[in-house]
Amino acid sequence: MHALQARILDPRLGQQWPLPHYATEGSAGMDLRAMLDAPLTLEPGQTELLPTGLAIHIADPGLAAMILPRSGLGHKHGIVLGNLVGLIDSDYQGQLMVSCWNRGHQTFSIEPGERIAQLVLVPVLQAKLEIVDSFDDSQRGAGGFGHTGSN
Ligand SMILES: O=c1ccn([C@H]2C[C@H](O)[C@@H](COP(=O)(O)OP(=O)(O)OP(=O)(O)O)O2)c(=O)[nH]1
Ligand SMILES: [Mg+2]
Repeated sequence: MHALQARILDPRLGQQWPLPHYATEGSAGMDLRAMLDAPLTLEPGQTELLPTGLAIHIADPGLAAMILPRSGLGHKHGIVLGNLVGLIDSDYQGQLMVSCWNRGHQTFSIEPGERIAQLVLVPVLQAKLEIVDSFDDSQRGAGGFGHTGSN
């Protein structure tokens, strides 16, 4: 298991609520919690940036973290991310923030400590652009956006 430096910025995390962790041996993500003082009502269409009480320093430019929606919240209640996906740079040391968007049609209340999103550590390959005049031929060429047909 990879070691990831983390700082607890809200003392309730790890005391009142468990630290982010993998729920099962095979889990890809660890859930992030909303460090709220009171329930937060999200009206349909409303977006709020919520603190997680946690900072991480990935340090290795060959890694990044992604914040992704939880499927249950997204599918059943329309609670997804205002930025669709959060990308955490390896040199970011600030608090992990979750942009919560109620894309549904019902008001939704987020409770203090509720698991609102998940954090996934992923490999990254940084590339240096090598500018060329033309590319070697490929089977697809510049075709895209449905170029291969619909079935
Ligand atoms: O859901 C998110 C997305 C980003 N971040 C933090 C970590 C990330 O490293 C930093 C910058 O994110 P990004 O590069 O996506 O945002 P930007 O709008 O390009 O800001 P910047 O100019 O600071 O790079 O913000 C979060 O805490 N949560
Ligand atoms: Mg950026």
